[in-house]
Amino acid sequence: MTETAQSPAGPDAVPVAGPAADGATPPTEQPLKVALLGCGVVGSEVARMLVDSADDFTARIGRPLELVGIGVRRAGVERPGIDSALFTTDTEALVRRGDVDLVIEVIGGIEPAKSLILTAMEHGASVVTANKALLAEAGTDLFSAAEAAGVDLYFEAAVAGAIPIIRPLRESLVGDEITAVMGIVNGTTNFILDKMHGQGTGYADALAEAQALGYAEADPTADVEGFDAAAKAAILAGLAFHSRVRGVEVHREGITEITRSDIASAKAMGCVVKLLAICELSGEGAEATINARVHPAMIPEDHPLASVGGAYNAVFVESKAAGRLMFYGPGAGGSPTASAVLGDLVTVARNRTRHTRGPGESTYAQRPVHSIGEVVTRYHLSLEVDDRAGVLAAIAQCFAEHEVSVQTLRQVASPGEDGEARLVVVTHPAKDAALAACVRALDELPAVHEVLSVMRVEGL
Ligand SMILES: NC(=O)c1ccc[n+]([C@@H]2O[C@H](COP(=O)([O-])OP(=O)(O)OC[C@H]3O[C@@H](n4cnc5c(N)ncnc54)[C@H](O)[C@@H]3O)[C@@H](O)[C@H]2O)c1
Ligand SMILES: N[C@@H](CCO)C(=O)O
Ligand code: NA
Repeated sequence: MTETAQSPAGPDAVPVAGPAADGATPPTEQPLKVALLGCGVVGSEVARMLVDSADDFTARIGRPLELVGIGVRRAGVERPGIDSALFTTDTEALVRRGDVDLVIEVIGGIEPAKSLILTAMEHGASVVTANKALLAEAGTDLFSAAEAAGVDLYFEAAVAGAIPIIRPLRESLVGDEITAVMGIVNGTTNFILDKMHGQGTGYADALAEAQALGYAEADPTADVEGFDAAAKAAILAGLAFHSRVRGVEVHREGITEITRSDIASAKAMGCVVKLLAICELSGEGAEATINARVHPAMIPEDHPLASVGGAYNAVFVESKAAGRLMFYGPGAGGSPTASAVLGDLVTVARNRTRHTRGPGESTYAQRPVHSIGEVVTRYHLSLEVDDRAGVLAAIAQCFAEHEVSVQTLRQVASPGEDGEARLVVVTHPAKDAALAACVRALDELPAVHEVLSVMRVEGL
């Protein structure tokens, strides 16, 4: 931690920069003015780190940063370690000042975040945001506004928190051809599934523990129903395949229906259940289309993503020249997310100091996103059926009629009534549409009491 110098910029500015660190060139230019929008979990950590590491930022950028205001919803609330003189509820005025160089948006949600970012850009500020929901819904509007205003838009924190994944896709791997991105990009759901697998906890108890530890929000819908992961998948697919992909185009299934029995079935197959975000190219060359989906899946215990425990995230990237790469680390939390935000802030500050800009949106390939019905995966099904002669044949016939090839079929002890049996079926790769039609037909067979679960199997 370093001491900060007095502000040269008047009462509404806090100096976040002091003299350059020993051995570094002292700054010769005026400070870059920074406005922070939002002072919650991420914003408060960003504000503290801006002050604590001010001298290092000055040395790394070659100019001091000066925090000139923090937009908040309620100004009267004390935030430890943050100068309350900076708080303003007039966020609109903050982004309209005209002298702000860099705006950090960590309010979240669509509005007012979107309008504030657009106004900030119109007034000449480069923007750093952690807002995956906004990028997945209106990324193109933001990129167009950044282009028109000649400013930067950076968003490393929007996907997988502290893990560098946006910059690798946008810059480091831009000379290669990415064919697939598969990841665990939601820490809350990974924590819940890990608890269910490791300690046999039921879904409701695991969720309550995630909430008690502060991973899951009071309203956990965005996490457990897969909306958060789908927004991240849209961002990853767009970057990987140089196309526009919106959150609503990503097929989404959450984890609320996962039962102890699903976890036990996965274990019996040597698998674990993970909520995966999968972005793949199907087909070759100009004809290739994008498949982007978020759903729970069984993956083998020796798959690199299987060992990602607790609230950690990991993203697996496959590209033609580099092969397979894996990025792993903390995907959430105030200080890890602030690390990504501040990495972006230093980068856009350097760009501004050198009168240059980082990359804009790359959507030249314009690949369409195809429907989930076309996606080919293996499936694990579990069925409660009559335990009598001829039932297996009827079920096998149903799979055959729908062109779904069965890899294994097991009968396991049924916890139900006498005369009932539980069947566990694993298929060869099949189209989602074919499998869905097969499941509907199975449901109508008199011998099938219930289709208990249907889950995709990946990475076999
Ligand atoms: N928390 C994480 O682990 C994490 C990780 C990666 C990305 N993100 C993203 O970072 C952003 C912020 O997340 P967070 O966890 O800090 O949320 P948060 O709810 O803790 O903080 C948001 C803050 O914005 C304030 N706010 C709301 N409306 C406002 C307005 N109109 N003007 C000014 N302030 C307003 C809220 O009062 C709150 O203090 C979101 O986009 C989120 O998706 C969060
Ligand atoms: N709620 C998210 C963190 C923000 O991206 C998670 O649980 O991973
Ligand atoms: Na990241």
